[in-house]
Amino acid sequence: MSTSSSSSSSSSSTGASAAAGGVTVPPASLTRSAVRRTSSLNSVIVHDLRLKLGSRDVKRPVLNGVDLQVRRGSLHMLLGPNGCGKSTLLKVLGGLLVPDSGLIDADQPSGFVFQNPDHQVVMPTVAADVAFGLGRYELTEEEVAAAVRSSLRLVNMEDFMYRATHTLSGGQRQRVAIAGALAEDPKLLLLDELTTFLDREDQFGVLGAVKNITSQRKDVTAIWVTHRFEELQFADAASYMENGRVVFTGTPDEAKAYMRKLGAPV
Ligand SMILES: Nc1ncnc2c1ncn2[C@@H]1O[C@H](COP(=O)(O)OP(=O)(O)OP(=O)(O)O)[C@@H](O)[C@H]1O
Repeated sequence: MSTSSSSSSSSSSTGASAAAGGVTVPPASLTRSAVRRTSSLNSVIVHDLRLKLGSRDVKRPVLNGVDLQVRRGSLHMLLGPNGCGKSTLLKVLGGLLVPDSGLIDADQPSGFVFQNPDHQVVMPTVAADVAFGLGRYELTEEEVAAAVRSSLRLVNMEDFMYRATHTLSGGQRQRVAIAGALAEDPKLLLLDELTTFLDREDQFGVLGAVKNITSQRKDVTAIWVTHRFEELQFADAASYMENGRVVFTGTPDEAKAYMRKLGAPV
């Protein structure tokens, strides 16, 4: 099962079109061709993005003028200390939160996968789970079967198609969750700390799957939030956030050098 958004995310303080605080659910008649692309080589362009969160009376700035560019077809990692705004930025990119101001131009639709696969892998078998989100589109059985198979192939889980989901390891469940998102043909994959609870083998299995997706599908971009520095070796580029801003973007090696200067054990 996946969480997806097909809303346009070109937003400003007056022009945001996504629903605040919830998933944008496309109408039943939507075809999966509702693709929107930014005009450049970049899948994501964000400028001076600002968002305050909290209660009506007490709000505090969480995104503080974010600037970010992500190359289409890349695996882009987002790092930074706890509470710096990484998850919030992903939610804005996916249309789950509406910014107060700023510009976003991002390929759509987008698909989310979260830290805990138990919240997303809910069907009894792998195939049923990957097919779950497709129920809202007008697709034939053959089209659903083809989408399920090709999505599972991209995450190296085709052989598990008929397995009961409760028999899978944590990493296999994460790969099923990613396949569920992929089946809906997103152009932007938003992946929030998928490997936090995984052992090293599962961690690298999931990373390898995401790398495989962006290598095979140059129209799909993945933004991967992580605290685990060793994952940078899989990235095409990385950004570091602090206090609601992106303070560094560069190659994985440049990112490591930047974080070493901050005293991180990279
Ligand atoms: N709905 C909300 N209302 C109020 N504050 C919020 C809300 N959501 C997030 N915050 C606050 O915004 C800040 C950024 O949160 P966010 O989850 O984006 O950080 P993060 O960088 O992903 O952190 P972590 O690495 O710990 O997951 C935190 O201080 C958090 O408490």
